[in-house]
This record gives sequence, structure tokens and C-alpha cells, in this order.
Amino acid sequence: MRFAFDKMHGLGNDFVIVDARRQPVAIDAARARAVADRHRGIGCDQLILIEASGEADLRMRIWNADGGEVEQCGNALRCVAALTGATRIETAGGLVAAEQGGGGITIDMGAPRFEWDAIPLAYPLDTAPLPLGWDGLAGGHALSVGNPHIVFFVPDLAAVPLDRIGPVIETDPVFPKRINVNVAEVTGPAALRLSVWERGAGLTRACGTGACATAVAAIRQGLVSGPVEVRLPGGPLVIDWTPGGTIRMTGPATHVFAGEAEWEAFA
Ligand SMILES: N[C@H](CCC[C@H](N)C(=O)O)C(=O)O
Repeated sequence: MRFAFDKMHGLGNDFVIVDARRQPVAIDAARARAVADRHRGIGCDQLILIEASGEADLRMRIWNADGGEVEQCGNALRCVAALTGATRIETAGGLVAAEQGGGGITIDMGAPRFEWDAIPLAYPLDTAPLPLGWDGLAGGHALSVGNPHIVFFVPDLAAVPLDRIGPVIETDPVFPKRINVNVAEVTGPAALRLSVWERGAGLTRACGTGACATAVAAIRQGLVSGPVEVRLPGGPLVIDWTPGGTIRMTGPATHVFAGEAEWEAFA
């Protein structure tokens, strides 16, 4: 059966977006993996499904390239807001607000969570910092911005083999739902450089929730003051947060093309 989709990206973190409000759609892990496959499918970091919502303009669901459905995706929120004009979006990670302005699209991501069982961790531990280390990375801060993140600050980002160490941390049993791994370098009083090993997607060009988590961890530790420019391999996002408040992320959303395909091609 034919379906329509939109291909979009946020700083190179790319998505296939399917609007199920106008066409019946059933996604499972195998179909998500097949659509995301960059050789046999359409290719994306995440597959995004838009559904009707009883409490917001729409509901956004997210599947990583490995087929796992997850709670939140910052870059996709900007893309869906740009595509649909939605100003309130329901996700499994919470209800968010979107506004479109001169500097791009701003998403209010809600408040971060720092308790061990909100990340979640497998057992009670301090989360800021987590008393654990992996291959020379230690002192990480774990937090949830709707989805789970750990954030490490290092003196030289280029010296960290994130492609090797990322999957080890992502799949450590201390993280029962796995975790997104962020490694950042402070480059100014309100500037960070960030690379992200994403849960279920690996190294991506950008991670919106990773930028949010990293900026919050840096502000909490007094490493920077907000609003923070977080420079990812695909470009910059601006993240603003003050303790006790909600996180506001501002950045671009790019529409690449609209397409059609047959679900039968993604068995
Ligand atoms: N890999 C993430 C989902 C996508 C997040 C990222 N693409 C973003 O822009 O926030 C997770 O498993 O929680």
C-alpha cells in the first residue's frame, strides 16, 4: 500500500516523517529498521510518526534506526513543528510547546529530571556526577530530558574515541533502557562543542536532546552561563535554561523532499 512521507533534518540529524492522521500506518521495529536502512530503505536516523492527539495539536512518535521506539527527539520536534505549524506537541517524553521565529524554531522541552529512577538507572546512585567510569571517561552527569542522557566534559573532544566507547556506555546494564552518550568541551563562557553517540542510532550529525542535556549539565556545574551555543558536527543549537525552569532549544529545521513509497518494500 502506498504511503506519503517527508524527508527532513535538523543540522543533519535526519528523519523520515509519516503523517498517520490522513493515512492508516502501522509501525513495528522491523518496519522502522527497514525504512531507516541507508542501503535498502529510505534512510534516516529516526522514523517519525504523526498521530492525532487528545491533548495537543498532534502526537509525535519516534523510532530509532535500530527499531526501538523512544520517548523524545529534539531535532524532530523542530521539523514536525515546521512541517505542520503545530505549537503543542505530545510525546511519550512529555508535552512540548513550539514557536517559529526569526532565529529558527524554539521548542520548550519541559524541565530536566535528575533522580536516578527518572533516568532510569538500575539501582539508586548519585547522578551528578555518576560514581562510574568507562575507559578514561568519568564524572559523567546523568539526566533525563524526556529521554536518558549521560554527559561528560573533557579538555579535548577530538581525543575521545566516541565511536568505540559510546556503544559500551550505551549498553551498560546500569542503564536498563540504555542511554544517549554526550561528550563535550567548553569553548567559551557560553559555548560548548558536543559529539553524541545516540542510543539506537550511533554517531549522528546532531542531537537536540543531547544539546539540551549537555547545556543543563554545564550550567548546573557552573561551566557556562545560558543561553548556551552548543556546536555539534552538523551545526549550532542555542539552549537556554535556568535551574528550576524549563529548557528552551532554538535551531533550524530543513525540508529536503516529499516522497511516496510502498509499505510492501519495507517488510
Ligand atoms: N537517540 C535518541 C532519540 C533521538 C534523539 C535525537 N535525535 C534528538 O534530536 O534529540 C534516544 O534514543 O533517546
